[in-house]
Amino acid sequence: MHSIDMLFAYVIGGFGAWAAALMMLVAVQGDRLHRGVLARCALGFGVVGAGMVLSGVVERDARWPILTLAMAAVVGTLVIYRASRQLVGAPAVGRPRRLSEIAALCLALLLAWAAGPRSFALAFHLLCLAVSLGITWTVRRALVAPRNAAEAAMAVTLLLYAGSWAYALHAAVRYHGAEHRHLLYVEPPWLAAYGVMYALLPLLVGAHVLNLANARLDRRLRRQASTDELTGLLTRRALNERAAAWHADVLERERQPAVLLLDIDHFKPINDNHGHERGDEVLRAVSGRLRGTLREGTPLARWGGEEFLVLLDAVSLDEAGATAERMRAAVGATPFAFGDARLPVTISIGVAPWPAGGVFSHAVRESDAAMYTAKHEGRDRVRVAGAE
Ligand SMILES: Nc1nc2c(ncn2[C@@H]2O[C@H](COP(=O)(O)OP(=O)(O)OP(=O)(O)O)[C@@H](O)[C@H]2O)c(=O)[nH]1
Repeated sequence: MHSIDMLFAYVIGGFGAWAAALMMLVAVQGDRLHRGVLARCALGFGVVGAGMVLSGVVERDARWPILTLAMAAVVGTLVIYRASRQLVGAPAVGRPRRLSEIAALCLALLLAWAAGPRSFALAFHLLCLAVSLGITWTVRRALVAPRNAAEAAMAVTLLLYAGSWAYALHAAVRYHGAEHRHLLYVEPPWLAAYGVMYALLPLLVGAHVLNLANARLDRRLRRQASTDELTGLLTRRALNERAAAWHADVLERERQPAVLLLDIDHFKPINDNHGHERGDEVLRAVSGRLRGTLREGTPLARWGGEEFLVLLDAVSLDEAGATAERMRAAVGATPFAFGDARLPVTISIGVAPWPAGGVFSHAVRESDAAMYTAKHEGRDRVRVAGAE
């Protein structure tokens, strides 16, 4: 959930639900409540809720989710505030003033955004703190004796945020006087229904928002666990997990499952002479060439530092050997170009069958032994286990 913690998500997840509960009241209260005004309030809450959901779904870097939420909070709150002003009969805020307020807020957020994710999160949280203090002060004052329509409208907005429509109306009525007191009356069954929705919907929506966030986190963790960060190939763990199902499928299609273990020759000198970063580039480039020789979907993993493992589905062990030969040639035939430098790289490959009833780790050990034979025989070659 990035810098937005779970509890925050949970509480904000309730806003949309509170708006829904409020709309239900509007629907049954008819023109006793100002439909247009409350519809606008619901729209404002909808914007804030959508921002919240989006901030949970969008994932690009740490600043996007919080910016989405901040913008939605600003726009949504402005919509609600305007509606609240209408509710208490205050004249609409002039466009230039409103625009300059929005611009100042956006500018502050953009400056914090430009300074980096941490300062942005800090700025946003400070903003939230300031708003909380403002809420406490304005509501206290407006409930006791609002000085003007704007203050009453602010109290209504803030109380709506707290989900308490009755108190919001109370604040409105205090400003308007006794002739609006009937607004506070709601038929008891609807009040009970409102209470139930008020209590349950935030739970449901909040749980949904949390589920969305958790599902995304789960997907990201799975992706990270199964993809090697440097090369984009499968990780050893991911290949181990897939091996048994792959084996059963290949045998069912009456093909020969084979295991290929590939190791880059003299990789240490590449690191030592050209630096670790160049070594990483070589690993990526070799991975790309290996991938290019294989059919889409053939499991290819980074098995260790400069070792790769392929699960090959072939007609025979000879054909698996021929594929290994193509992979060796694909890597060794042309030197890798890095700027002006040309770096020849070769690989040694061991091939072993993985027969029906055989154990994966045994096939891997056999291909490993065959690969070491290839190394001892001078490298840049393919050796098939059991072949002379
Ligand atoms: N750049 C880079 N180097 C790595 C990485 N993982 C392992 N290595 C290096 O790979 C080298 C492997 O060296 P050795 O196992 O001695 O083998 P070699 O030099 O390739 O020699 P042979 O395998 O015998 O041909 C070590 O120097 C490791 O530090 C990596 O992710 N990036």
